[in-house]
Amino acid sequence: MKNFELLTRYLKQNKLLYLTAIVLIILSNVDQSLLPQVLGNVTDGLKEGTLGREGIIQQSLILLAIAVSYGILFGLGQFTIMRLGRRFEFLTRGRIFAQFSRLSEDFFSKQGTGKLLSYVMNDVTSVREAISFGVTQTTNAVFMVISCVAMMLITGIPVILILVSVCPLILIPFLVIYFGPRIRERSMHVQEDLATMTESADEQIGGIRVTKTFAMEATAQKRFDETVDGVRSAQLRLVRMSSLFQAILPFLGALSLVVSLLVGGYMTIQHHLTLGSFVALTFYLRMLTGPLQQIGNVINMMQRSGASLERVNRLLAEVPSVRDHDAAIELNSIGDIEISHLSFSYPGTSEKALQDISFTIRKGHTIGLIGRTGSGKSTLAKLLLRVYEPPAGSIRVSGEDVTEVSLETLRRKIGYVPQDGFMFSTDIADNIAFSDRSANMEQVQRAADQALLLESVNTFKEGFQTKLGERGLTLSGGQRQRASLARGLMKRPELLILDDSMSAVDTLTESGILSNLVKERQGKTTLIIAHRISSVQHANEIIVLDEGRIVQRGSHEELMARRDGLYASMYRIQQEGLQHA
Ligand SMILES: Nc1ncnc2c1ncn2[C@@H]1O[C@H](COP(=O)(O)OP(=O)(O)OP(=O)(O)O)[C@@H](O)[C@H]1O
Repeated sequence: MKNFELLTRYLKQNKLLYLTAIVLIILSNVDQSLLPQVLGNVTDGLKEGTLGREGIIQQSLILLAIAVSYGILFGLGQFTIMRLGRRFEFLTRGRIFAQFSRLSEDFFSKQGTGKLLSYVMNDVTSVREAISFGVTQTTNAVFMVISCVAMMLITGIPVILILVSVCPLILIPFLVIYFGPRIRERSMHVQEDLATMTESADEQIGGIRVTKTFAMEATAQKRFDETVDGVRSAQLRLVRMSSLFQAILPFLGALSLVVSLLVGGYMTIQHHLTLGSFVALTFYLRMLTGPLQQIGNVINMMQRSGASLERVNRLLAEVPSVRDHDAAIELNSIGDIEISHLSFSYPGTSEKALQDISFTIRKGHTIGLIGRTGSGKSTLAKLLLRVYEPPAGSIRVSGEDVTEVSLETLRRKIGYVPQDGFMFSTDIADNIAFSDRSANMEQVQRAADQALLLESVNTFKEGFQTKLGERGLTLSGGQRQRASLARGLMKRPELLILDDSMSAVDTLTESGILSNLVKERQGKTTLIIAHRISSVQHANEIIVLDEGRIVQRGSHEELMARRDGLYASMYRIQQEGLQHA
């Protein structure tokens, strides 16, 4: 029952509205079931000659009143239920997004964008359909059947005739038991294949520039076609099964009509049934085939949405691997940061990304972190930010174990500038002022100036109001890095972490940014992660990482003095590179 929690809670919260809507639909069914009765009376009246001109007009008006009241009752009921369905969709999408915001990076690294989007799009829509169309159609179908059978009994149609006519319909539950789980399983396959296709499209579109420059369009097309083909065959398997199911249902309806014609027709000839009652019976049976098909549709829909509901519930029940403890400490300020014997492996891997790291970042100091690619530099930054949870006690900020500190107070005090500065599709000013919604243009300009972005922005026609992304301008790699750096500086954080955030700017621009940085970060803690020695040589202390371990530490001069050390050899290689450039 836990799987239905999301739904049952919503249904309980809105039970009054649902009840009202269901009552309206039931009344509309009762109303409509009067129709064959009126037609039966008219048939008998016409046959016996008791129905005059006035009688015909009266009966026509009764039919009209039935039609109008049915429209009003059913329309209102359906509208209420659809509205509730849309509200559920809106609330659930909000909950899913809030859950995405809560979940940690390891969750996202396991799931592609396509899968995540399909929670918000396909799954929520599928559940919404079940609680809107599903509820209306189930109520409609069930009560139409009940009202029709009751009316048949009231109008004096013999019980035996009703029983034999309705007999073929009794097969329906058995059909449902057979087809239900099969449709469900195939439907889950379709959902999964759709998610894979969306992911593939997302990846191929994202990488279209790489594909084109490598002239690999055919390979990209083949990869995408394979996922489309997967969806097509999964959908065909589903369609085959559900079509067979939906074909048998109306057949049973028609069979019941054949039986009624044989038995009812005979009874009418034998005068055990009036012609009017026979006409009414055939109308009632026709009226029953619609609801029966609806039952089929609802079952299909329920199978689909059952799978979706399960996925959404599983997502909402997912516990973030990094979260605040019950008595999380509010961090007032970032003092010294002590890292002691820190070793770390990414979840699901056995290799150590960091091994026995110990050093202290003194408040107000600038620390350089340098090392070859894959040496663990970004991992260290992510652990400081608790993007991944470090082992308890291995990182202390102002004396507090970082794992005991509230995530919000920790992250609010840190400015993290990653290598690939992601830009939102708003304007440049909005991107720079991301952490401070009340910032004025002067502050934005100042941050842009410090990141040496101002000149580039001034060349854009709309300056800081230039829209970025999808329908806007695309910044160059270096401009994006500088915009991202301006965003970090704008925050004026107590700890600024630059994670290889100047790799795409030339050395001349880099040196300009660094001298601005030295002025701006006076007395504030800064951690500069880089490959280039030029980025870290001014730091108070430089830590050299290799294969997850600290291999050297000291000031630039101290490290240069060790000519056989990794630092000095990196320096020589970089100098040679510059001379050849
Ligand atoms: N999410 C992850 N899951 C598993 N392993 C990871 C993950 N992120 C990084 N690693 C591994 O951890 C090690 C250290 O990676 P890290 O990104 O910290 O290196 P880096 O020094 O910052 O490299 P670069 O200079 O190329 O950015 C690498 O072996 C990398 O493959």
